[in-house]
Amino acid sequence: MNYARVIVDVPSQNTNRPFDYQIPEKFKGIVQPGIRVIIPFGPRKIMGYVVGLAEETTLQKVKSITDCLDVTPVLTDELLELGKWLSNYTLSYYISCLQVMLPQIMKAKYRKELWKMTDEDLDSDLEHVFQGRGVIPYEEFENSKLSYHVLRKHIQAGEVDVHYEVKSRETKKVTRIVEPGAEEIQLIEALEDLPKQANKQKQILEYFAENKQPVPKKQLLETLATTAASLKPLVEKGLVKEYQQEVFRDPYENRRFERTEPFPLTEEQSAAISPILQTIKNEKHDVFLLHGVTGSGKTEVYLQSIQEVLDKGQEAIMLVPEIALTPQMVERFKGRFGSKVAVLHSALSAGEKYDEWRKIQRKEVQVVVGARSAIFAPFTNIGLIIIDEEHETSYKQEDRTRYHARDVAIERGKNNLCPVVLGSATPALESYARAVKGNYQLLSLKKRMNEAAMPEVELIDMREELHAGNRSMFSTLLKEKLEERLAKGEQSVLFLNRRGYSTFVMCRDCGYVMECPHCDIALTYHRKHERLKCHYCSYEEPVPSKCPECESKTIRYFGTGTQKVEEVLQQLIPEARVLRMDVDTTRRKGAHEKILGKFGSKEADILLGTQMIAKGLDFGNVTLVGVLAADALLNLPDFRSAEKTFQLITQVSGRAGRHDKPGEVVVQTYTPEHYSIELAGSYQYEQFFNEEMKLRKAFNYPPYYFLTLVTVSHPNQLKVQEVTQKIAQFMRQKLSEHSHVLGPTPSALTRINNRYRYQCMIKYKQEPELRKLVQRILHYYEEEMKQENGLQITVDFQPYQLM
Ligand SMILES: Nc1ncnc2c1ncn2[C@@H]1O[C@H](COP(=O)(O)OP(=O)(O)OP(=O)(O)O)[C@@H](O)[C@H]1O
Ligand SMILES: [Zn+2]
Ligand SMILES: [Zn+2]
Repeated sequence: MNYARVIVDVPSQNTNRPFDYQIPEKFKGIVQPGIRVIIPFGPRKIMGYVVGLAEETTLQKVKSITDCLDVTPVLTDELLELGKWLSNYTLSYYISCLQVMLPQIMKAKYRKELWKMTDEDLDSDLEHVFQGRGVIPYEEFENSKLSYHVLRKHIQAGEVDVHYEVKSRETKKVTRIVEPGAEEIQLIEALEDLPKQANKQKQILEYFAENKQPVPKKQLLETLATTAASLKPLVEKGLVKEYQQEVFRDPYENRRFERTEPFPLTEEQSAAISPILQTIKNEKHDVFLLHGVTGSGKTEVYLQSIQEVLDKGQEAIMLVPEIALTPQMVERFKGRFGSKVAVLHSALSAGEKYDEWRKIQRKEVQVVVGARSAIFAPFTNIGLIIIDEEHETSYKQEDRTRYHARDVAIERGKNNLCPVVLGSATPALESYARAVKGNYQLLSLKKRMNEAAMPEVELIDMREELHAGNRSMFSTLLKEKLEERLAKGEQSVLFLNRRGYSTFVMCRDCGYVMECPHCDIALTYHRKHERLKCHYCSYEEPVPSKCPECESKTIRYFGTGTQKVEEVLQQLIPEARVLRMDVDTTRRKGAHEKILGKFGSKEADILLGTQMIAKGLDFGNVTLVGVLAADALLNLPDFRSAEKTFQLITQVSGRAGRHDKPGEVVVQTYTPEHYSIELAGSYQYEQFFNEEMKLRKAFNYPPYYFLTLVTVSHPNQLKVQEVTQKIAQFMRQKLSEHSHVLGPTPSALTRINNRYRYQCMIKYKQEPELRKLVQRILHYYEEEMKQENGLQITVDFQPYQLM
């Protein structure tokens, strides 16, 4: 092929289609769809993705590819197609959709080097370029005018590696390995031939006569307390072989995972897994919704389904919400599938992520467990995709390419002819509605493992507590129950809903609230260093000693943060050992594991935390769960607030009484009569679903209607109003009469970072032309949107953040 079709790394409307580039002779056979290339574009050289090849081009003047960044494709044919679909479905540029599928580090700036990976001689011309060095800048090869084919042969044999030095950070890590270079008998013969004083050399030979495995050079020298000087003559004689090998940074390398065997499934589990296994066997696409109460053994169903896929020689993707938060989940997967598992999540360093991703690309693993973006794992023979806790909103990416991992999973399931399993104790309303309609197959697990009962839930009306004279944030009952657990040596989990409950600073005299000068939002109080911070633009200032408005000194902070709760708790029950788990205590790498490890080994009585403790915890000794402010979420301006409240209470309650000891839950609320709280307290998912569906129908919300949110922002408020108004008018004109266009209205957060934000919301059942219309709007404003700090228009076809 003579030409490559390249998507260039310039996000804009007219680069959504590929440009043709000539393939220079030296890259023929290397340039193929899915590799990254460097190409001239205008005056610059930039990166691009090859998406196709062609014998001919219709262009008059065609430039040539400058360089190839890859020898093997980094995007499979399926992912290239998926990118097109993603681009169309989110209305993002094709290039952004391709970028979103790869680890961050691959988009960075780089310096290209050649690394020699063998001690054998290369072809003599190439050997000459290396001049005995292990690493050379790539330019030295280019300057040598050697044929690229010579290099390519060595690259494919693994003897030379192209290495990208990213901003002086290594992307690949190598180590030197030594192993026996001859048969045992020859080593023993050689031993006898060695001069008497060559003690160290003898030791090395004896070692290798016994151990035939390759060993890191450093480790060998340490074990035998010797130096490279003793090793060298043996290498020269060919008795020992030495070479470089790439090592993958393994974030779990110092952890041992206890091997686990599959449990014999319960009757319920068997009934749920059998249609999944059948679909895997038949290589059909189907979507299953596994609705199983907390602790009903969903994870075991996932594990055994994946086993079936592995036995067939296929691959599996398992998504979990922000996996870093559930080390117990990683443990279960590593324990069952060992080194077949790659783990991808946001707490890994860029290098670690890249290494895990390469294991997938090289087919060294067959299972990936990861957060949202793991849905783009470059497997080519996928047999199953699972999304655990499918209702979690973290599966939706909220910036740039606004995709929902559930939609991508289903698209990949179609491409790969494999089942997709969505699992949850509290399915998203949208998903459950589809299951009821028959679009998804509904599978249920209604009973907990070991006949364990769902924990008893006690709803406490905090207004009554107040009337009874208790002004504390702990109800009398919760305090009693905490003390009871302490006496019995059992553990408790306390959950504080931080979202919607930040700590703000207010003047008690005039009611003035300290706000960010750049955003329309109250500043949050941080006890450390006594400072006020903006969570949107990171502005901060010291806590004032008097009110900026009325100069009163009665300025103080309100709201309930985890720190505050911890303080109060310590006063209330001084003998309790409390562990706090929130954003502040888990910033450092491995902090989650540490806290959970401590709690698991009973070094604390109470685990106090935010959202991050709601999911996945499985500790047998936890018999009490307390929810401090159940209605905090209800007050958010979001049509999903009741659904979120129901999900959260159910999930948190699910942490108690999971093994042999029965559990109890205390939920503190100001609105115990609210249907989401009442029904969560009695575990009535179906009833909640029915209630909530009535409201969604009455107010034209999903799943009855689709939503599209258009948000406009600009430093000038008048400008924002004007543009949003124009967009709303245009939509009203063009859309059918069955659709509703709401707005323009100021967004709930009207100003962030000195930019004003207005929005309009479109509710519709069917608008086949909607994307085309939005595209026209974006096209119309394209020039203005290119200006720095200029107009911004974002369109979200499945909005979750309505702020
Ligand atoms: N068939 C089985 N026999 C015995 N024990 C089992 C079986 N299946 C699961 N378990 C155990 O029961 C407990 C609960 O199961 P699991 O964690 O899989 O439930 P889950 O539905 O995924 O829970 P959640 O959604 O609440 O996190 C675990 O400790 C698990 O090891
Ligand atoms: Zn004041
Ligand atoms: Zn701010």
